Amino acid sequence: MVLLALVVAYAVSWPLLAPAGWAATDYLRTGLAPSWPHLMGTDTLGHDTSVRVAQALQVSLAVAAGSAVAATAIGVAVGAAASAGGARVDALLMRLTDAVAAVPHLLATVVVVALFRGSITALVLALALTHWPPVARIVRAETQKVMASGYVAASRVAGASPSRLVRHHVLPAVAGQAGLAVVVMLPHAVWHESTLSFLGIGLPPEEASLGTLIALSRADLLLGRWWALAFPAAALIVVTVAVALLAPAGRRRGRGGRGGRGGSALQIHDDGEAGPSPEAMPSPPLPSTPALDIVGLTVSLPGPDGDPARILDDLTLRVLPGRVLAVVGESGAGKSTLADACCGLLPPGAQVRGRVVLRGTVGHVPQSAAAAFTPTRHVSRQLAEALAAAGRVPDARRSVSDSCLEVGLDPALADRYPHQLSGGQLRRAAIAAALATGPAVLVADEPTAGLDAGPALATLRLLRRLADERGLGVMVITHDLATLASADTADEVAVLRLGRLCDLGPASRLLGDPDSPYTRELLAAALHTESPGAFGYTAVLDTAVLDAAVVSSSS
Ligand SMILES: Nc1ncnc2c1ncn2[C@@H]1O[C@H](COP(=O)(O)OP(=O)(O)OP(=O)(O)O)[C@@H](O)[C@H]1O
Repeated sequence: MVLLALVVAYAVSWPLLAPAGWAATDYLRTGLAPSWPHLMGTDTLGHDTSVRVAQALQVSLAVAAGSAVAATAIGVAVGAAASAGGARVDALLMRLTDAVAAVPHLLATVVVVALFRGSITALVLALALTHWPPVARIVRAETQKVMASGYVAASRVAGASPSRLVRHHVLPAVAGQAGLAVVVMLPHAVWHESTLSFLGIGLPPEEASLGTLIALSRADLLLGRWWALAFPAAALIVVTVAVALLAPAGRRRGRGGRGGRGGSALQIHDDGEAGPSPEAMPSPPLPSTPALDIVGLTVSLPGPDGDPARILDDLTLRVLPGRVLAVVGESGAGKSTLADACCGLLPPGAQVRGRVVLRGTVGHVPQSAAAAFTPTRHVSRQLAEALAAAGRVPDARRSVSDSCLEVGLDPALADRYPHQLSGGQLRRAAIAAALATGPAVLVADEPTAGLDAGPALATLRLLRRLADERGLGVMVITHDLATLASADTADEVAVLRLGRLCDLGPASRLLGDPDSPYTRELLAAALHTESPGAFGYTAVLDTAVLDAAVVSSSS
């Protein structure tokens, strides 16, 4: 950075500070070797070389910066359009990108520049039009990665509009990459411009770019005037190194996306299919009316061979307000797919039959609580955004604090980055974010995953309390039957097997003395597991004491 600043300062100030006559033709001082006061000597027309090199640097840097920025702008536009425009637009733009990338840069630039000889604008455009494909590919990949991330999914469920997603998640992530692209392309563009000017098809000699000075030095070399080549060439190397040294800083800035996180809210659809509705706000559901009604839900996802594989098969379930439904089953049974279907988060290509009817909004606590938060911003900021998305911002600071307290998280901890919280604290923060929009239903996907017995029990009991106090309908997805049984917080349990509902009933029966042989087997396997948090251990713990311990340890 310092080196580049020195180069730019020299290029800009030296032509102004040097004696006025040094830039003019003077046949009395032609071809002077480096000496005092002409430290870089003079050229065949008597110009001082140090002034000519400074002027050349101005032109070369301007052309390089212009073409790097223009190429990056084209690349960002094409990459963003490809990832946002659907499969056809994507295919079309990516083929175009491949085609442009396949054309030899120098050849294409030579053709364009030859058509508009001596035009700086044509040179900038020629460089830009041949150098945008790598940027487009990077931006497309980055946009797709950000859009598929957990925190964008959470924001989408919270009702964030597409433009908000672009502003808060995509643009910050792409901005880093775009800045990096400009930095990486700058030295490349400097060399390209110099090459074209050296070949005599870039800038005219009077523009004094580094390329033209090097080209003009050929005649001087025959007369032994080495300085005519040495100083412009040295300037070219120094400016390349100075710009290249910027790249690591740019690369650091380009890493990782930024963005906010909404809580979770989906839609009020009294009539059928689930679909995002940002403005939807919860209306208190009638106790007898299910907050979440799943009717004949069948979901197929593309299998490894591309053919749809049935993941959920004709599932009918309901969650009443103030009730906790636990959905259990082996790994791969389809539990997370069910959670995603309820929250409108099924992946592209999913085929859905049946209905998911929400009478209110839905809050989603994802399986990985860390994935619910963008990693580069404080949790409190993201909670405030989730509250703002729901229009609950009279006093954002206090609302964030209240949200934390409601889930037993010390508000001071929210002023940390997500990675600075423990698993249990982050889970509580994720629940707070999911509650921010005032949902009628909370879908918690494996809320005890990765937690020790104490925090796991405390989390389940927190969900129970929310159901009781808020009248929330809660769907807890878990394969941790032991903790579920010992927590004694579920009203009903649904057992999934290979995407089908194989058992459903009151928790007391299903977790105590189930009729179904499969549920018995599942329960027996869970109770005899030797993993930490197994039933035999957690059953003897006093969960009220654990709750208190976890809340106080989070402070
Ligand atoms: N995006 C996807 N595309 C295709 N198949 C998928 C996709 N996500 C999950 N599946 C498949 O769907 C099935 C159910 O997966 P799901 O994650 O819903 O199970 P789960 O019961 O939640 O498992 P676990 O307890 O291990 O999280 C699995 O066979 C999985 O391979």
